[in-house]
Amino acid sequence: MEGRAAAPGAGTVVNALATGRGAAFALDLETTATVTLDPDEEGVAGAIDGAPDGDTTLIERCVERVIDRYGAGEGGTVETESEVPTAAGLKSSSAAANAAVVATLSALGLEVANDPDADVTKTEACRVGVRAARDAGVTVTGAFDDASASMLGGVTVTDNREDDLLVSDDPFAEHALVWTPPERAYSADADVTACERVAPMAELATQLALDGDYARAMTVNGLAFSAALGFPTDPAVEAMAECDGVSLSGTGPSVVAVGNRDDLTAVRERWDERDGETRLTTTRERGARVL
Ligand SMILES: Nc1ncnc2c1ncn2[C@@H]1O[C@H](COP(=O)(O)OP(=O)(O)OP(=O)(O)O)[C@@H](O)[C@H]1O
Ligand SMILES: O=C(O)C1=C[C@@H](O)[C@@H](O)[C@H](O)C1
Repeated sequence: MEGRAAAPGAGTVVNALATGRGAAFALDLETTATVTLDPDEEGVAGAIDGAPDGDTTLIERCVERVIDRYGAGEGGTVETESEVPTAAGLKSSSAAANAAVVATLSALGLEVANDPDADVTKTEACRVGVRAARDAGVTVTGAFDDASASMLGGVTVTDNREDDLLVSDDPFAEHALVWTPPERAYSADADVTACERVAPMAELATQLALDGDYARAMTVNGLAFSAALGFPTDPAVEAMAECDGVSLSGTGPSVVAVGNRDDLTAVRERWDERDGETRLTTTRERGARVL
């Protein structure tokens, strides 16, 4: 029994660490998971391609949780390959969890679709990965905002306190520019108290997102959370006049801008002078998929 699936990373519209409500949008950077199941095996062994010492707890918990709920006690293996840098604010954990959950469901012969008549709906599959992320301790709120954007594609607004999907919408921009500095920031280590101090600005950004003004929501969010978490605001200031929206993504350190491709190309020349990597990519309408 084998299943393969891919899920995209995402960028932040609103960080949920201040209020529990958040919003995110899918980016065209993917993680792929391959799962093999055997009724005679016990336990699940994980591996991350290119990271022999990487922490595999999250993807193992995803497979175990799917088997507990939909399987018959199978054991097996799960391996990921990823274009999404880990702990960079681009939702590597959500992409890995969704890919592992969908690949396991596929190995069990179950159809996952954004359709109430499917064996498992995408939203329910996403909630399994969020529970696994809480088990693995890689998240503060469960990050249902990031996970739902990765699973469903487009942009989502959620209440992570209830794993409630408030809005699921088409992408609000076609092109995205991503700057990823060399350092890493694990979400589980983020200063939640500092984030809670910018709750009034997070509320404003959430209201803008609920009104469909996702790009301005991003910019308000980015200024507030860069200040709260101690990341520089100058990459956003350098981009603001030319792009539709720009924000610190997740708990950083990446910064993501959306807008017109020519304008983002001009911003890229400035961001290229910084340490780290810049990527000009696109947003994604399609979320997780079976391969
Ligand atoms: N390709 C992968 N395969 C398996 N596990 C992964 C993979 N990528 C990330 N993870 C897990 O997710 C953890 C990183 O989660 P974290 O939330 O800190 O990063 P992120 O999701 O990239 O950041 P953010 O939530 O700010 O966007 C890793 O320590 C690992 O446990
Ligand atoms: O760990 C978490 O709960 C989160 C981490 C970041 O990606 C945030 O952007 C997200 O809203 C919530």
